[in-house]
Amino acid sequence: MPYVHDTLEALRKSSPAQTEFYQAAEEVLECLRPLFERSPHYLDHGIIERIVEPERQIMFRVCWTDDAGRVQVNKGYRVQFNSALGPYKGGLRFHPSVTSGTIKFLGFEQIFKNALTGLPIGGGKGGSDFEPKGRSDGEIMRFCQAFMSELYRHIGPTTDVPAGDIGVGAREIGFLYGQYKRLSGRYEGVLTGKSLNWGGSLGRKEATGYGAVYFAENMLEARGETLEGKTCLVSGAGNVAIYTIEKLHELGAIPVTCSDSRGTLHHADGIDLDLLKELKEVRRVSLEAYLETHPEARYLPAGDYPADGHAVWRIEGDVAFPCATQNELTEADAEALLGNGVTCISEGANMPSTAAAVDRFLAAKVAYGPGKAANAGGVATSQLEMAQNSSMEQWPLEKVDARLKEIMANIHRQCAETAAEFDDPTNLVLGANIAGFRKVADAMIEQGVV
Ligand SMILES: NC(=O)C1=CN([C@@H]2O[C@H](COP(=O)(O)OP(=O)(O)OC[C@H]3O[C@@H](n4cnc5c(N)ncnc54)[C@H](OP(=O)(O)O)[C@@H]3O)[C@@H](O)[C@H]2O)C=CC1
Ligand SMILES: N=C(CCC(=O)O)C(=O)O
Repeated sequence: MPYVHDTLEALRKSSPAQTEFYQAAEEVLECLRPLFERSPHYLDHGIIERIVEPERQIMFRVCWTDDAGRVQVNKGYRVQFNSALGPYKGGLRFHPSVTSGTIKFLGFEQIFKNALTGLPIGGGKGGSDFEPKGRSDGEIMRFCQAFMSELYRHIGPTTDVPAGDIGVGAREIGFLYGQYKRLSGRYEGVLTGKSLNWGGSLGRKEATGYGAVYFAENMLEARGETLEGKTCLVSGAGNVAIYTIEKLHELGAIPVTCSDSRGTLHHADGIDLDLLKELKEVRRVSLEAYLETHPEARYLPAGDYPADGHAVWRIEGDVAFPCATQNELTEADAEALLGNGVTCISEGANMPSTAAAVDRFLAAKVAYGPGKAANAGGVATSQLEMAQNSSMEQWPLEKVDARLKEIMANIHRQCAETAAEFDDPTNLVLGANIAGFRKVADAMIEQGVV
């Protein structure tokens, strides 16, 4: 019966060049070794071989015309990874770096993240190598319509419910939903992150960022600390980063950085959130424009990144929130953060720390919240949107935010209790992976070999 090593070797042979997927799979499978030693029954039923293999992978061609009338062709993907706990649930990423391996890693992480929420949702993910940046609203609309014309036959409110991720925000969800409704003839909760005017949930836009901060609060509280007065380093300048910064300000912390693919902004007095939203949510321009209002701030162009990492992690702070993209925080970045006194890392992004960086955080026994636990607030609130859609209701913000706080506290409790159960109480990576895996594996065993 193939074990961890054999399974990883088999993956490498059967799925070439999916390095991000191997990274995600290796972290989970290595964490499961102590579980398999205590509960060898999980090695029966083919659970390992099944859980690393998606139930379904859909790839399709997306053809559309740009504003100049030229035909454009992109790749489209949806990985329906695991439905043991509920309908597939996970975002859509539109970014030129997207490959089948990217979507597979994101879908694999989503399985355990969704399990940790305690809500009835399985793991999936999708996207395209389409680059939304620099495209007109008309081009974005025509791409989204072409993409959904292929995807719609595979999704549904109790089958597979996509949402946003990098490059997919409210604008894209609107265009995708309009095409789905046109083709299916049905008005139903088949996407989340919808506009509040037609089925969206209050609090969903803010949920991933807010949830990452709530998770940090839970980690610090367990160590007798709070976020108040803490200098916080945030990467990214999109949906997750903006609402991480918003909640940090609200809790009396001082978020002093944000970043995008062109550079890093450092404002020691604290990021001006209203200006950041104007630059990124309205004008969609570079962070450098921030200096026109705040010349006292510093802008570090991406070209000046240190060779072995990223400028945002070389600035002094107490707490770090990586909210941009995978592997954006290297081992050298981790060493710099620890050397600068950072004692808490809460991941808003999916797999933002390299495996070597994770090892550094774990060895230092700092409060480290892996993305599959810390950023689960987004998907959890997406499921709350699904619940509202199925009952044709819209809950008040207070109810949604109270549920989000409760879910994040429960995720932290599961991770901490499971880590302690396996004699490594500060290792929330171990706790998250075992707690999430057990829920999925138990359901898979009960549902038979399917
Ligand atoms: N949206 C959601 O509900 C959830 C998102 N996440 C994760 O959070 C992270 C951010 O997603 P989200 O905020 O939604 O996406 P957005 O597209 O809103 O923002 C992404 C931000 O990250 C930056 N970025 C993206 N790729 C790179 C790169 N290769 N190098 C440097 N900067 C980069 C972007 O800069 P630029 O504009 O210059 O490209 C942008 O500022 C992702 O890892 C996503 O998977 C996790 C849970 C839920
Ligand atoms: N992009 C998301 C959100 C998924 C969702 O809300 O279904 C993620 O959890 O990575």
